[in-house]
Amino acid sequence: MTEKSRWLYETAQRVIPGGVNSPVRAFKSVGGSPRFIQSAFGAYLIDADGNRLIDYIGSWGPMILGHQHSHVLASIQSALTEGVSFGAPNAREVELAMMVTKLTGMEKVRFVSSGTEATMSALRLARAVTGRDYILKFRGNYHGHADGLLVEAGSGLMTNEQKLQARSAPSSAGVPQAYAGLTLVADYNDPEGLAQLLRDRGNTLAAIIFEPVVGNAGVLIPTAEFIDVLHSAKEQGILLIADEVMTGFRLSPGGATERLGLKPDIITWGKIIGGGLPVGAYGASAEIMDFVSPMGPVYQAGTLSGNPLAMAAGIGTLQTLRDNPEIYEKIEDYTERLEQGLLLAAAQAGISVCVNRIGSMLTMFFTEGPVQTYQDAVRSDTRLFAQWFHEMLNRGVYWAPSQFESIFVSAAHNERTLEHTLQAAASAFLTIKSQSQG
Ligand SMILES: Cc1ncc(COP(=O)(O)O)c(C=O)c1O
Ligand SMILES: N[C@H](C=O)CCC(=O)O
Repeated sequence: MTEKSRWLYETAQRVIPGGVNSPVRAFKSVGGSPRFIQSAFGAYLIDADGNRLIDYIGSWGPMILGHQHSHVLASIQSALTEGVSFGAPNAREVELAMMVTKLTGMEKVRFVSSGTEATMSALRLARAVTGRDYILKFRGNYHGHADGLLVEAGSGLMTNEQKLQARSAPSSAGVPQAYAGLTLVADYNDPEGLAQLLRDRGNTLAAIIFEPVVGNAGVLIPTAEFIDVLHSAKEQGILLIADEVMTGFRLSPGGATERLGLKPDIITWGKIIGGGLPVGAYGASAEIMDFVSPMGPVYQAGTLSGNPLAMAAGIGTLQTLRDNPEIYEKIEDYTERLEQGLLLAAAQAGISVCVNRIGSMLTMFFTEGPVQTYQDAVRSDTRLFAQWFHEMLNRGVYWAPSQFESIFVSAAHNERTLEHTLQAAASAFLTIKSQSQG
């Protein structure tokens, strides 16, 4: 039964563009009608019609502990009794900043209210520090919706029906070509292409911004050679911005930077750092961060930046991860078993898939592997993925509603959810196989 969700969707479309407040929620790339979620607990979502779904989105990453984790709730509740917003400094900002700097090695951090604000501000900072205007990003990487980053972008932009056709053009209408022209684009995991671009244009670049592990073209894992060329850019005075909005505090306590031994100059965060409330942040050495106002000339502000409830949710989440380090092992083990089970079930049904997994992030591409680049990812059979997605949803499993997204496992997933998921997957593979033969 999905009547209430359908009714809500119809009503929503009258008053909200497309009925949603962020495009990937609308199921456009898989078809059908999105579920409206009434509540969530642990590893489950309950939709408006009362259907219980195993949640592999985790609010697109933040819910690493599962929904309504007791310590996170207690932390928010304690902040709530003291007032919801002050527009003045509060102790929780200091506490979270101390935790983030300790975990990540960055000396200073500035809190904002979203991942988009974090990457936008990090780029402004990099341009100010270097005195250069151009930046480089990678095809299919997504860094939020600031104008200069909506160029060959991943996530919802990869399945956007109204996508502009011209290459190197903005991925969204409304972005001035002149501004988008300051964003150069290279292919992720193409070390030769990157090296050539650095030879040609390196001395004009303020920064290279990158997803250290891509989640927004589906999961793509960087090769050692690609990382080496990225690091070599520092010799040309280019600042490396690791966009850890998705990977931060997920792939290890110190994020992908720690896990992969990266040496970024600036890191951006979002998602987990806010424990499900709106928080983003960027951090770097004191020397770089002191360019930011009021210390330095780079203006960046926010009415709700460092909001006490949001800080409390972030503190509660990071404290829980710090005090229970075994969580990382547990969610990785679960995701590895999920990977093995999916590969087996697909093989048994005679369907070609390639599973990319690192830690608790995973994408199953409906194509033969390996999938290392954007071009590999877009070979996927998105029609087959859409069928499989709906078969899973009908069996109570809420997978990410796009081929080009990661799923996220939380500490609340358990043996029961794994068994249910793998049974659903096996049966969904067999169903779509028989549909394709019929
Ligand atoms: C890697 C990455 N950077 C930036 C963003 C933007 O974050 P937000 O949606 O909080 O603006 C996202 C997700 O949306 C992301 O996955
Ligand atoms: N892939 C996006 C961010 O990680 C999904 C979240 C969104 O844009 O709504």
